[in-house]
Order: sequence, then structure tokens, then C-alpha cells
Amino acid sequence: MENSSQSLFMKIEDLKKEVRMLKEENTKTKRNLMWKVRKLEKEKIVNDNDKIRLEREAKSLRAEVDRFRHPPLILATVTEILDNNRLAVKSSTGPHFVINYSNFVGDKLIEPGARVALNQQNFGVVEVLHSEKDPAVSGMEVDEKPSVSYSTIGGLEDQIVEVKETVELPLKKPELFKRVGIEPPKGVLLYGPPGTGKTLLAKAVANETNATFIKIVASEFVKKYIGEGARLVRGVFELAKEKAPSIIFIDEIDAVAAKRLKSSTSGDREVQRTLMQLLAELDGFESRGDIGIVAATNRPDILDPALLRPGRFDRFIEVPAPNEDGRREILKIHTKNMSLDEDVDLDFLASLTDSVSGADLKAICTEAGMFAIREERENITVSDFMDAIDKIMGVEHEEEFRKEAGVMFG
Ligand SMILES: Nc1ncnc2c1ncn2[C@@H]1O[C@H](COP(=O)(O)OP(=O)(O)OP(=O)(O)O)[C@@H](O)[C@H]1O
Repeated sequence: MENSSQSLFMKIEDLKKEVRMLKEENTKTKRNLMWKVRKLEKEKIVNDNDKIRLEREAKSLRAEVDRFRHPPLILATVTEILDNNRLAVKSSTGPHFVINYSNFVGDKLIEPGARVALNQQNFGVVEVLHSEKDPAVSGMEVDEKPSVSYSTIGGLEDQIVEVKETVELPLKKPELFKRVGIEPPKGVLLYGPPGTGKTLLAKAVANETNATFIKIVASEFVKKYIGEGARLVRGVFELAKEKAPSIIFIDEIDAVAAKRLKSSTSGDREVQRTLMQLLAELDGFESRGDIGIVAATNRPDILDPALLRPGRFDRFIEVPAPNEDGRREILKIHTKNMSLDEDVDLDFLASLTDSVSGADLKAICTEAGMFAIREERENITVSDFMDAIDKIMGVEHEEEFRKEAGVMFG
């Protein structure tokens, strides 16, 4: 009797143990499954974002292709209205023409002095253009008081010193140069990979010298109308004089200043004319200490040497991708107002982001913040940063791959 009750007790204990084990296993499986679901959800968010980004990119590339399909138009000024159907115009490339026109080109009035765009083949009036000097129309960005200061730029201490000497000093203390009897540098060329802080440097000088910041992307000079580029260059310098003290920042200068090619399509000739106008403005312009010129490029190797002669852009400052210390500084700047978990270690994050630009580091911080917002958390964790690094650096590699594929197939 005693024996059978003992064996019953043992059996019950065994069964209890089995139930406990099953329970434990169950919780483990449940935890594993939850972890997998969370991972899949994160992957889905990343994929959805990628999809949106790629769709946006495809749309803008399609628009770009459409733009290239349309041949450039010739810019001309109406000099006389001859009769109901004919106009005398002076084209921006020099010659005068008598052309036919119809009254149906938009609702703008055609009158002497109006600027018109002509088709290259039959010289028909395609469009009557804006005639005012409107910075928005010409693609200029004008900022009377940029808020960027040197303290918001990370890892570029040496470059800041050089910019202070070459751009800031002539604006702040032109008398120093006069006293010593040397010409202050006219133009400074910043070169380096995209997103490393070239625009930031130019904005910081403008802020430091209370100057108006005038930015123009050089590809805008030669985008639309033949003859428009040279006019825009003149416009930028005129505006800079009006708003002096000012800093003219010409981004992507290689778009108008690449070494001369042998081919001469109308587009190439337009680029040439724009470059000539830019050189003429630089030569004719007395650096009286109230206008600083800063240009930027990712491709210093293809620049026309004419642009780099003394008295033009004769100072070069390299703005490289940040090293590990630089990356830590940049991360510190961009996380300054973020609520970080205590275990977020910027040194560690800097060590993980080799060859990443300042712009990408900013994107990593924003993305990490977005991961926290999506999960309705206030604090940003190490894991948010890891996910953001994965995402941004993944995109980087994808872009590299696309670029390489473009070279192979394009
Ligand atoms: N050194 C840096 N320190 C802090 N932030 C930076 C730095 N470099 C880039 N960034 C961030 O990236 C953004 C883009 O940088 P910026 O426009 O200055 O790059 P860029 O070198 O002019 O690029 P591009 O050649 O593409 O014109 C800045 O607004 C800033 O938020």
C-alpha cells in the first residue's frame, strides 16, 4: 500500500516537472515569436520607407529625363514690334532676327523690352518670360541672416581657421591687407565629397561677418535658356553688390567650369559662355572687402585651370569626410537636443560609422529619433541608433552599387 502511494507521488511529481518544463518552453517560444514579429515589423517599416524613397527618386529622375528631352531654348529681347505677326528681336547670343509670332503665347504682353524664349529650330516664340530680377525665379537662395555658426560644424577645425583667414578677415578687416600692401584672396574653392559641410562653412562665414548669404547652384545657370546663364551670373554679382556685405556661394561649380571639351553642342557653348561671364565678373570685381566668393565642388579634378588662376579662385580648402573624432563631434552636435538613453555611447557610434559623411550622420540621428517615435518612446536607445545606422549605411551601399551599375550600363 505504502509502495503504491509512493509510486503515485513520484508520478505526480514527474508530471508536475513536465508541466513546468512545458510552461518554460512555452514562454521561451512565445518570447522568441514576439522578438521575430518585432524584427519583421521593423523590417517592414524600413522596406516601406525605402519604397517611398525609391518612388520619389524615380519620379524626380523621370522629370529630369523629360527636361533633357526638350532642347534648350534661345533667350531674346524684343526690340520692335513690326506688325501683327512679326517681331524684331536681339538674341542673347548676339544676332538680331525678324521672327513670326502668334498672340497666343500665354497671357503675358509682348512689347519692346520683353524677354522671350525662342525655339532653336524655327525661332518661334515659345514663352514670354519674367522680366523682373526675382531671385526665386533665377534659382538663387538669399538668406539675409543665416543662423549657422562655427560651433554647429563638427570635425572641421583646420578648415574653419583657413576660411576665417581667407574669407572672413578680408571682409572684417580689409585695412590689414591694405596696410601690408597685398591683395586679399578673391575666391576660395572648397572641395570634397558631398554632405561634408561645405555649405555650412560658407553660411557660418556669412553669419560671423553679418553678411547676406547668396547661394546659387551652378547647374541652375545653364539649365533652361540659352544666354540665360551669363545673365544669371551678372544678376548674382549685381545682387551681391546691392546687398553687401555679402557672401556669394556657388555650389557645384564644375557644372559650368569643367575643362573645355572638343565637342561643341549648343549646350556646351552655353556652358562656355556662362564660364566666360563668371571669369569676367571675377576679373572685373575689385575685392574691396565687402563681397566674399566661395565655390564648392566634389570634382576638383575636372575644373578648367582658367578658373584657378591667381585673382580668381586661388585658395583651395579640402573638406574631407570626417574621421572618427570628427564623427563623434558631429554626432554630439546633432544629438544635443535629443533625449538619449544613458547607455548611448557616441564614441562607439562614431567607431561604427566609418566613411560616413556629416549629412549621413545627421540622417542617422533623425532616423534613430523616428524609430523611438514610432514605438511611442521618449528616449532614444542604442538599438534605435543601430537600426538607423543599418538603414542609412545600407542606403549608402545601395547608392554606391547603383552608381557602379550606372557606370557599367550607362
Ligand atoms: N561637419 C559637419 N558638422 C555638422 N553637420 C554637418 C557637417 N557636415 C554636414 N553636416 C550636416 O549635413 C547637412 C548638409 O551639409 P552641407 O550642405 O554643408 O554639405 P555640402 O558639403 O555642402 O554638400 P554638397 O556637396 O552635397 O553640397 C548640413 O546641413 C548638416 O546638417
